[in-house]
Amino acid sequence: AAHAFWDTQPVPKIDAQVEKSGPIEVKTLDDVRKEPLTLPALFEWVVLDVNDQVQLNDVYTLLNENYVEDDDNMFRFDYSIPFLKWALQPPHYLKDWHIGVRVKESKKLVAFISAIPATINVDKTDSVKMVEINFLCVHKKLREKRLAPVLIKEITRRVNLQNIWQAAYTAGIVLPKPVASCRYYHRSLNPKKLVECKFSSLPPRVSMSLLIKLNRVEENTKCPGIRPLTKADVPSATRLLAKYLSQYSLAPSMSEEEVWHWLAPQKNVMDCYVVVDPKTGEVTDMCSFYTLPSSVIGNPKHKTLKAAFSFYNIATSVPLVDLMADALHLAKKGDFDVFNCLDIFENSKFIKEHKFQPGDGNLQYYLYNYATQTKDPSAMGLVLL
Ligand SMILES: COc1cccc(CC(=N)NC(=O)c2cccnc2OC2CCNCC2)c1
Repeated sequence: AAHAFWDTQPVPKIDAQVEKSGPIEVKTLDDVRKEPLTLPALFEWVVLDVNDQVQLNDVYTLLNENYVEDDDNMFRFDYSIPFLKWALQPPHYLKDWHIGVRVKESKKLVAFISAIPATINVDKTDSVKMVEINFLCVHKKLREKRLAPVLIKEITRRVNLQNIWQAAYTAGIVLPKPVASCRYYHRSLNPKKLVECKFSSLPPRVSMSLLIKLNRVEENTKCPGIRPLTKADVPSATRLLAKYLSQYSLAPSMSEEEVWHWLAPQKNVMDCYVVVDPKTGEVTDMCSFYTLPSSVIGNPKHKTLKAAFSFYNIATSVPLVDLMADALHLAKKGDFDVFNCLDIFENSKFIKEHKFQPGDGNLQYYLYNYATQTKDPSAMGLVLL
């Protein structure tokens, strides 16, 4: 009964050895239930219209109070309202895939799960139409009632109705069966606040003033002419991304429309900076990070931690280490307290040099209904929000 639910799903068994890559089960639309899964009596399914401020606020509040916490329950992700709208409405999104559960009586939103469309290249050979599953959340008071499996089955059903049979998702826990087990790292930008929030601690025999000095970032940028991405950069940025991501075993393939959606600079949501060839105007380098604050639980002095999460970074005309020095400088200038990344892409190249510290957990990547060999984190080229 270890994985009562997951052992019923088309995912590799935790101890499986993969023979060949590909879908685990093949079904047709005829095999897909036409009616929603059955919920416990007091609850009803709803579709959230994230264009409706009131409903978007319900999603914000549910996540703000009940979503992922760190292992010591000292911090909880606090995705902002503009961020959630951006994350849930990429090109070709479906409203039907923003699924909620409300209490019939009170209409209180007590659970949520979302899917967004994405084309994911697997093993550099297969281009698979998938969805990215995110924001699975059950209210703290409704845990251990087997609600999450119902949410997962219902979103699977609605995605299958659109003839999509694969998904990508991440989790902080080990389930059958990670396609990659990644470690996360953080680079302190505001060490005094991080110590006051107990996110990090003062090393022995290190004074606060010394810790501040040790974590100072460059006063200026190193990359010549680095500036925010503009819409005019999108065609060359799209080509640069496609070329760069083609080297990874799991990576998205993005249209120009998707590149602009995901990388357009947006205050408190997305920062993206580029270096362009002075002669041709083509994008040669880019660094990007998204804004995901965390609530600081029960701290008298600080309510929130402003964290930058590394997104897509490509260096072809400058060293990656210099590009990331600029990312850290720009994040510090943007008043971020910490800069987070995973050991995916070539991130290990700058993690040491730029004084990143290991986090206390792993982020597991998963594929639904697709068997493939376990990947080294450095073969991963996909970032989920
Ligand atoms: C400091 O506040 C936290 C609040 C909640 C959880 C964690 C630890 C954690 N679980 N971190 C990550 O999952 C993580 C660490 C580095 C980079 N991306 C990450 O997760 C992203 C991607 C998956 N969806 C959540 C955000 C920290």
